[in-house]
Amino acid sequence: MPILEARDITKTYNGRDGNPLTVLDNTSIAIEKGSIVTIVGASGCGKSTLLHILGGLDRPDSGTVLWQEESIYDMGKEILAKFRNKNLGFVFQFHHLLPEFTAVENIMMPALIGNATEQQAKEKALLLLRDFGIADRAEHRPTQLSGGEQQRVAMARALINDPDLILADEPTGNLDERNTEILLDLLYDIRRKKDVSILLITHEKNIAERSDLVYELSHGKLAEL
Ligand SMILES: Nc1ncnc2c1ncn2[C@@H]1O[C@H](COP(=O)(O)OP(=O)(O)OP(=O)(O)O)[C@@H](O)[C@H]1O
Repeated sequence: MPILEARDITKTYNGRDGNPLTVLDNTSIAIEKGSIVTIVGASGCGKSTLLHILGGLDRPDSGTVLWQEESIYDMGKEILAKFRNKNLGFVFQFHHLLPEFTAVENIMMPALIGNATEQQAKEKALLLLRDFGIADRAEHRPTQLSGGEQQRVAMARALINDPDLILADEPTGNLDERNTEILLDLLYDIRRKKDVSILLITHEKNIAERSDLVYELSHGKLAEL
């Protein structure tokens, strides 16, 4: 049974020229437990839209997204927010760390929202920082961290609630080659240790090569490569 499945998803925006722009056209995808799935495709083809729909951040015009066979868009708003906090970890190209908080506080945030105590959240956040090789940066604010360090903090934040699925949109998009490798090695390590599923959007060929399944999104449809 797939951990997450999208069936017959369609999404149309109002295009810049005033005409409707269909970015997802009756397309489907299933993500199996513990698998790493990559989606590639030309800029503007709808990859982020799909990731947002899969993660319950945006709604399709038609179609369903099932989490272990339960429709996520049939959950009420609050239940959906709780579901996301508990089961999903999001990593974006621009990490969206909160600038006024330190690295460890940023990582703790989803755990505190999920009702962990301050002490539980802090212990776990510090462990993640240690695993990611940046324990000595715990008290730094985002502007005091390098791009690669910021992205590792963002990933630690995505992992603090032990999600079953990580949704990553160009997670290495603004990193150099070395930091890209570090981040990827961490992702693969996490999959190995925790059997977490990972859905990645990327332009980078070497990431796609290391995935279990690669899909290309083109003209609203996903095709396995
Ligand atoms: N809220 C919106 N309203 C109108 N058009 C939108 C909206 N969001 C996205 N679009 C358009 O839909 C298309 C798909 O956008 P999306 O961000 O999903 O593509 P993408 O494949 O992730 O692109 P990139 O690789 O450049 O990040 C683009 O043409 C974009 O301009």
